[in-house]
Amino acid sequence: MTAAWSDQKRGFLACAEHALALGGPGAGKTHVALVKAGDEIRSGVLKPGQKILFLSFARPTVARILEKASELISREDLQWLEVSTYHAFAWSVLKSHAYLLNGKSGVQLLPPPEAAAHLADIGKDSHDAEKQRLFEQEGRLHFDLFARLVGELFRRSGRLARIFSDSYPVIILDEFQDTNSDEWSLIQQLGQRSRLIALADPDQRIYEFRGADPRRVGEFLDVFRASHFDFAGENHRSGGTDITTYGNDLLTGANKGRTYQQVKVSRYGFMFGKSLHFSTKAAVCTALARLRNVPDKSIAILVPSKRLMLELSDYLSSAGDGLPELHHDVAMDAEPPALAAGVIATLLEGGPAGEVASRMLAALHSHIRGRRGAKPTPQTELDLAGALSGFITTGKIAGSKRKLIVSEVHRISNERQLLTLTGDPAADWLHLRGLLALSPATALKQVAMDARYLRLLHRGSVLRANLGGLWRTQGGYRGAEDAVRSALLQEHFAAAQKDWRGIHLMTIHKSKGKEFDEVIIYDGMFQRIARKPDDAKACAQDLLALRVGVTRAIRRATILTPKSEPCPFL
Ligand SMILES: Nc1ncnc2c1ncn2[C@@H]1O[C@H](COP(=O)(O)OP(=O)(O)OP(=O)(O)O)[C@@H](O)[C@H]1O
Repeated sequence: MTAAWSDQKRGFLACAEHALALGGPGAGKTHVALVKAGDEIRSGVLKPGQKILFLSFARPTVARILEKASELISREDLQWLEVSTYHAFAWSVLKSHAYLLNGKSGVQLLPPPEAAAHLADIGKDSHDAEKQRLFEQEGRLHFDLFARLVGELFRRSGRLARIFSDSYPVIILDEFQDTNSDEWSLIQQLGQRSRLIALADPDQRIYEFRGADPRRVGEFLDVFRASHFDFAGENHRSGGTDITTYGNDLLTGANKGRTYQQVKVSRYGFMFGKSLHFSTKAAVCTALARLRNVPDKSIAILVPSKRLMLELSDYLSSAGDGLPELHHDVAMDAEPPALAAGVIATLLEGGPAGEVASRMLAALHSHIRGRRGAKPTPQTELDLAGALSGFITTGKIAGSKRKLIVSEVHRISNERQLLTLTGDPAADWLHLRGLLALSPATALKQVAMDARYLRLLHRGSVLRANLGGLWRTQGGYRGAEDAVRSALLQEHFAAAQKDWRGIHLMTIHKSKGKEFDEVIIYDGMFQRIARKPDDAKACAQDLLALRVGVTRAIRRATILTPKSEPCPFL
């Protein structure tokens, strides 16, 4: 690629030591790092079997980096580049070596939905110790331990660390500002022998809640005596627009009262007879019209919470209020649909009614405990789950709502006995989901509701293939529970070959590292961008997140905020 590189980028490309590249949104950090990877590959520094490792946080970002890499690096040279998430890299080490740490053969992954159910009534302060115990005593591995355990393996075995560093003599660390302490200690091990190239924007540090630390960038410079490059002022994403200016003004409050060409703030209110989300959907339609002649156009709708995301997704998919159905992709969390799928799988699997009922109750127990993911489960729900598991062992349960759940589970399990399934996994799945949706028990209705979002996990084809395979070999779905579990587990490692064209709905946090022609940010009436306007620390994080969201736009950003109480950052 011939480009008019800035001096800083030229220096970065020529640097043969540990390096840190800083730059704002769209400064071209990822781009120039890929060019550097390509240069190094062509220079012949790599020996057979060696690769440059490009580490990022999320699978969709990996998909995006791979796409960019294929534009900048020849097909032949791409074989020398491995783009991976921290998780996938760590798993590649732990799969074969975790036994060195816990003395147990065959480490078993604890999928996040199951982990959430397991940890639901353990105080947050004790989660870490419990995850460690699960690994050491039961050989079950929580995703959160990945980086820490690999760091520990490398610390304890210099030989193993040498082997991996020899395989990856150059490692590029994307979004370095969001590295937590476990990832940082793993990086410190790798950096003893591999050459590190960190890419960072301290003002895009939006993951403090998972351990990102404002000191990390300084620590990198100190520990590795890295050469330091700054691409300040460069913007290759939205050049010629005032989107980045707006993003930077947000940080100082200079945006307030000012007008911008490519960032529009729109204040919406209640509209009689229309959904509250009407203005947002209308803004998406307007953006689509503006982009009608743009090939491969992409639009992101960014919202502050997952709840709002699902509500809006339902509304986008409807044809209400005179607006068309809008086909869109949703960046969905796995816990609610995966655990709901576990309940439906017990029905698919079938067997004697009594057995189906107990397996269904056990799966329901996990669904209630785990569906909130990393968020705490309310005590009333934990009590309900506890009462169900008590029923499984004692056969006793008190309270009319709880009794209703148990009687409904038995009724549906009996109904299952009378059913003739068709062998078409999708039809059978929908039929069983329908039985739950019609139940008067709220907990079962919730399962049906959560299962509706299974399609959003994009594991439908694997799931159908697994279930179809069972039917073909035995004329039934025995093994369905395992088949569903394994299809959903793959979700965590599958290379998300995402198509970024079209409309994408996600939380503001999920937009990090991505870019879209237009970005629409929806500050909900009840789900706010500024979650706690009186809490300075929370506001600082929410503001950084808003800046990340706005600066994902290539052409234009629109922010919708309630007229009655506009977002304090605007
Ligand atoms: N030198 C360049 N020539 C052409 N296009 C570039 C150049 N540098 C960056 N781009 C393009 O600009 C966009 C933003 O670049 P990139 O994603 O590398 O920025 P970044 O600094 O990693 O951004 P962010 O931190 O906001 O994720 C991408 O579409 C990229 O392909």
